[in-house]
Amino acid sequence: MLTLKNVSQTFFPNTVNERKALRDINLHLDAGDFVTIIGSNGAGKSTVLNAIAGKIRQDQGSIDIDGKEVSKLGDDKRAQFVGRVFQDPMAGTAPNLTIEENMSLAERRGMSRGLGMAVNEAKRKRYREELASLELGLENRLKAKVGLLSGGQRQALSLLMATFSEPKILLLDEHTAALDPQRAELVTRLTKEIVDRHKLTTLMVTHNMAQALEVGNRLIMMHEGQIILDVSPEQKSGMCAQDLLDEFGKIKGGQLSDRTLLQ
Ligand SMILES: Nc1ncnc2c1ncn2[C@@H]1O[C@H](COP(=O)(O)OP(=O)(O)OP(=O)(O)O)[C@@H](O)[C@H]1O
Repeated sequence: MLTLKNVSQTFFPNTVNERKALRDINLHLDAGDFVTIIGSNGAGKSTVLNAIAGKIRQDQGSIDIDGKEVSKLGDDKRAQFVGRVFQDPMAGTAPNLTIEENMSLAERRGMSRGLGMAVNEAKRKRYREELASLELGLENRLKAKVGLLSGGQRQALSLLMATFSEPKILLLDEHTAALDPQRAELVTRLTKEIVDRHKLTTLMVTHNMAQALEVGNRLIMMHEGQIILDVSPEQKSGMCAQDLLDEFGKIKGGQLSDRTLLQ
């Protein structure tokens, strides 16, 4: 479903600020794979997601989604088949529009302009059903402005909006990191349910090793622009956070504290 071949990206090449963000990344996800990505700050995690979403054009290499090379498509075109949720609950929704207007826009993402926000009864019924699955009571607040929702509610809505047109690839970029523990747990649970229900092929970046082990069927670890560890479903099920730190230590040598990997 997703294949990255020899993908490299250098920001500000040949200057004092040169950053080799991705170094020859090779990654393949089968349909339905749910892969979590962990790694230190600046490892290249968000840059991988940006390259897949078309936010940046990688310098080298190819990206195939569902058998189609997408490197030449901009992010607006890729939005038809790539859903994304960001860390910032404000990023995925428009605060001054109502819940139903936001959902209508999300439904039409990547399509030509037109009656973007028009909502009829049939749509409303569908939105209510979708919102009811979140169990947050939002199905009764279709006409409420999204700016009035809590961070957790907005992030749950962003997740729903990113997934209800069943994207080929779902990208989650630390989407629970800005929430308090209780809301983060709720959004993590909803993520598992939604991904499972729609059988979405998913990449999720997280700094939380427990979460990276708890969700998804595969885990990759990045460091300095490379994938240094790819944990198979069989290995992942028996692993704990300390095992991940030990693996990192073995690959990179020396002792490593939890903080180093997490920060
Ligand atoms: N648009 C950009 N312009 C210049 N440099 C960038 C840009 N985006 C990322 N970088 C640099 O590329 C490297 C990888 O950054 P990236 O954001 O992908 O890391 P990350 O693993 O997501 O880190 P974090 O966990 O801190 O969010 C870093 O050195 C970063 O400063």
